[in-house]
Amino acid sequence: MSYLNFIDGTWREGVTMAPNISPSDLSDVIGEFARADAAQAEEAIGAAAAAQPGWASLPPGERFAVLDRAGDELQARADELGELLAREEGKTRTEGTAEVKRASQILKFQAGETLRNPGEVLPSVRPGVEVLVSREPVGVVSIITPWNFPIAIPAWKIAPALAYGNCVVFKPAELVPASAWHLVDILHRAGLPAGVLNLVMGRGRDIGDILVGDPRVDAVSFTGSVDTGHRVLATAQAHGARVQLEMGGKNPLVICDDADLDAAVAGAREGAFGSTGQRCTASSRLIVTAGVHDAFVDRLSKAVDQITVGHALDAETTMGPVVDESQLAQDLRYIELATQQGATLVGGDLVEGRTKGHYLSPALALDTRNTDTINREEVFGPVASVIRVDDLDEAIEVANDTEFGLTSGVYTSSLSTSTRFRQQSTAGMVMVNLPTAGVDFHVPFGGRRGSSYGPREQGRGARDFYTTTKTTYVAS
Ligand SMILES: NC(=O)C1=CN([C@@H]2O[C@H](COP(=O)(O)OP(=O)(O)OC[C@H]3O[C@@H](n4cnc5c(N)ncnc54)[C@H](OP(=O)(O)O)[C@@H]3O)[C@@H](O)[C@H]2O)C=CC1
Ligand SMILES: O=C(O)CCC(=O)C(=O)O
Repeated sequence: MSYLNFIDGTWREGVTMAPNISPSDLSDVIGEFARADAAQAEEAIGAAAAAQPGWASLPPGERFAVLDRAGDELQARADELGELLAREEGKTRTEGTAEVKRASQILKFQAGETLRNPGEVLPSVRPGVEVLVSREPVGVVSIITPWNFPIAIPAWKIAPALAYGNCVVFKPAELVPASAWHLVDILHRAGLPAGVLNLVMGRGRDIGDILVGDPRVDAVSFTGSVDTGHRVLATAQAHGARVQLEMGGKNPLVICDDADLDAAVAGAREGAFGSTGQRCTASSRLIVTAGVHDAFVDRLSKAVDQITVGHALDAETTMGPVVDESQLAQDLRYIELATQQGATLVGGDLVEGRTKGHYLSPALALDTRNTDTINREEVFGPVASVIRVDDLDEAIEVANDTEFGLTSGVYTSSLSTSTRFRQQSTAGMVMVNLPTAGVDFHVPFGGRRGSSYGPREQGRGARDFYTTTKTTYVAS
């Protein structure tokens, strides 16, 4: 089947078509997807710019209804779309279905935000004057998303953009167009006017600069790699567009001597290897205090050994394949580098599946130092390292010693330890007795230093990015 781009309310052939292939089975072609060129990207921006004033001036209840209806359909089709998502991205069916449900919740939460966009009325310093502070849409937003959360990340950017009256040009990652296509189809059928949401599937290297650099684009929200993020920032800022970037993490999970080891092992396993480790929130640095180090490593190694790597749709699979060949090569390169720099490797082997896919067993790099490359750079695969530290002081120092700062976590049974960690961690999100990955949809999401740029995503905080403040003075 062929899946087309969606511009100004109509489905459009791309300039070329590209196959979407399952990482679980390289002979499984999910469909042929349109690829836009620069002219089509420009047309989409023009359509969004033309539609924006009308969309913004609709009563908020109408924007509510579209998002709410779309949320209902996602929920009703969670099993079907979850399977499709798992098939194209490689996460397990359970993870895929959960992600679709999360996207539904995001749409419904942001639907409510259309009706919860408060302003302020203040007295002026001048007699007889009243001041009103209100929020208005930013305008046209380009939304560029990665492959690792094919429906949740698009939902958490598109939903608040639309809720606050912006119009959107949406470019999903080349590897996962099917989930994106269905999200747009659902929103369209839920009642969006033409031009409000435009889908331009196509390669980032072909159309990215247009989507970011066109002067009609008022804001860009991007999630992906550090290098592309920096390029997006420079291009957008050159014409004064507002920018929001989410770029990655090297997230520390501290296991203290007084931790509940069962919980810590389960949390580390899920945090490091859930979604095949392909999460910017993955628990990729396991920092373990000396008293519990050996027992933790022993138990985690056994737990990791229980992970069944296989086809994303097989019932027995607990970890799906790596997303594509180049990500697999990147994972293997980091595993090799860790070994060269002195780590002891558990797992990290290529695995034969029942079908030909990108299968890698989960890898634990033991006996690493925080200065090793594996602990400095994001791998973005099923690879975690263990760092032994003497005590909590050293654990916090090592945890904070990173160019990233997205999430962090601590396992401890002590209230004072968890309080101290929470206060001294320099990450944007802190987890106590939980893995570093797995976030709620109604609270701010984002990090510090190299992980993020611009206002937070998700929850009510999304308003800061998707609206601009107007101050009105009224003399009576
Ligand atoms: N923080 C996170 O959540 C993620 C981090 N990553 C990191 O990035 C690495 C590489 O993954 P990759 O998918 O190549 O990441 P990219 O940063 O290249 O891709 C992210 C998005 O940006 C688009 N893009 C690519 N080039 C440009 C450009 N010049 N201008 C605007 N947009 C562009 C991509 O499109 P297209 O797909 O068409 O190239 C995709 O939609 C991973 O190994 C991982 O380390 C990856 C995904 C998510
Ligand atoms: O951990 C999560 O729930 C979200 C992760 C995420 O947004 C990402 O990896 O890009």
